Amino acid sequence: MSRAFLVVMDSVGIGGAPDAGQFFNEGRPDTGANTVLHIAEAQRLDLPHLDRLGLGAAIRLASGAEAPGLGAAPQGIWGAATEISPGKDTPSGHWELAGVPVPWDWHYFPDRQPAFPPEVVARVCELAGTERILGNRHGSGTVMLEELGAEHLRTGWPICYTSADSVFQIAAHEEAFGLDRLLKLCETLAPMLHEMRVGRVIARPFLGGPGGFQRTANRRDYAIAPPADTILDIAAQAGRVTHAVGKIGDIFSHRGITRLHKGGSDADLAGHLLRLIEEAEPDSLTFANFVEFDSLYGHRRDIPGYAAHLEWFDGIVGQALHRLKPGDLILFTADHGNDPSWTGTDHTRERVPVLGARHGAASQAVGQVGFSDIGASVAAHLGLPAPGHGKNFL
Ligand SMILES: O=P(O)(O)O[C@H]1O[C@H](CO)[C@@H](O)[C@H]1O
Ligand SMILES: [Mn+2]
Ligand SMILES: [Mn+2]
Repeated sequence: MSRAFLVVMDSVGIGGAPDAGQFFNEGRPDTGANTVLHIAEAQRLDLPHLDRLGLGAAIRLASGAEAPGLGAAPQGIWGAATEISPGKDTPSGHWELAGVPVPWDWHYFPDRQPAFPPEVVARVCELAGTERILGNRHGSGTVMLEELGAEHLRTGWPICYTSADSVFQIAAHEEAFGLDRLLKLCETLAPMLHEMRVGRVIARPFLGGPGGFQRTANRRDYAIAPPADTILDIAAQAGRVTHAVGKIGDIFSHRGITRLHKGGSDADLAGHLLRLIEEAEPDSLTFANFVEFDSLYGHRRDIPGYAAHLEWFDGIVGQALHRLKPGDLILFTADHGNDPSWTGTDHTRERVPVLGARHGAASQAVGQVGFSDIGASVAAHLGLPAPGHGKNFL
């Protein structure tokens, strides 16, 4: 029996992307952005399990930098992966990790006001049954609520905003506007935006009142379907069980997924992952995404919060490694960076770590690889046909 666990630490980048200069935060190129390095430089980071697998060595390989407190002799499968897709967003990163680089240019909304074309605004108003929308610009979701939440409660108009990603986001109050109404609005609007090559329509429900608005766990992403078969499709077509933990289902437009394991927090998702390592079927694939590095700390430019979450997750890594069974492969990686020390509030273009273990196997340096080599290696480990891109590095 062989099982594979592919775990994405959302936004845990390690710098060094060769094309970082083509990606921006508030007009500043991402050249030099390095999520883990800059956290380690700002404060002490205690990551014994990730570092023992090879995190410090991977940072050195990706960017040439020495991260303070990291850099143990690697004992795991370790390397650094470079993305080729023309986007530093979550679907681009995940699809390429799953063997399908993005073959098109995403549509991004311009960073001006109004950001959205009149026909999109008209469609939102028609579907929502409102006279107007609020926002219509780039912004950080929590700031949008502080600035427009009260007006939303007064007018009932949905708050529409975007970012450096190819996204159309709608924030609305779960009770005043209605959660079902918001989800229906996003779902019905999505085909129009997918047609424009906008990657995702994202529902951003929140609760509370002025001065105390809180986003809830009922976020939903309506993403374009991947343009070719990913390792999830390939595994499902071969009759394998595929477990999607966290937002993996949404990211892959629910293709190739047998079982969904969702939760309100990364702590819930860690519970799912550890249980699946105990219980997942022989020859199954588990694909997990831990989003809070990105959503709670990276976009919020919160260095201490990001550091604490890394240290918490390091403990989960230790427990996961301890539970591996003969034939198991586990790989920890990321989908892009989100350097909390950087300008702006958007993702940063970075290389990502490849860190993992095979039950009972020795350390293995895989060197510089591509995102899609990770998918190809997972497929090879499971004895499945290779996806269209990538080479097995194991
Ligand atoms: O600022 P919030 O609403 O968290 O939005 C962030 O989350 C979006 C999707 O993950 C990104 O495009 C970024 O804009
Ligand atoms: Mn992401
Ligand atoms: Mn993000």
